[in-house]
Amino acid sequence: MKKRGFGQGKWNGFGGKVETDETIKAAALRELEEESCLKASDAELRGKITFTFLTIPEVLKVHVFEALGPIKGEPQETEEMKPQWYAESEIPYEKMWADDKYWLPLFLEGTRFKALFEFDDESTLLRYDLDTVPEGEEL
Ligand SMILES: CNc1ncnc2c1ncn2[C@@H]1O[C@H](COP(=O)(O)OP(=O)(O)OP(=O)(O)O)[C@@H](O)[C@H]1O
Repeated sequence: MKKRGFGQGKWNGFGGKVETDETIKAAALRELEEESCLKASDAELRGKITFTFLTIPEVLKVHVFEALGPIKGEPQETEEMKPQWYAESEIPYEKMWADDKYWLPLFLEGTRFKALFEFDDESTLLRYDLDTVPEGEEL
């Protein structure tokens, strides 16, 4: 549960912005640790998503990674996030970003994907494009 800022109140993945002189993967591992206190050994890129909003001039480019083990630590609540486990059959899509129900099931079944989601404001999804990407093909 994101406690502050963009997407506040929604159940969300751990993540955030890449810093100068940092790879995207290093940023994902750093944000995971900062927001959950979990330290993953590595991470594998599984999807790329572009988000646009009519109300925001910037385009958001999001890389979705799977955390690889061994994973050290226990999930802890932090200033930014309140972690919570859900059974796959009980994921609360209605309390998440409107795009998540389209791509998270693919992620969970191990399918790689590329997507574009166009939002009006933060609550209205206008249209989307979603393609699966075969193993071995560049994302
Ligand atoms: C629009 N539809 C969306 N659907 C699903 N997930 C979305 C999302 N939009 C943003 N996200 C995710 O939300 C996290 C915080 O993103 P974002 O606001 O950039 O970062 P955050 O405020 O934490 O940044 P810093 O920690 O300050 O770097 C990050 O995991 C990002 O993947």
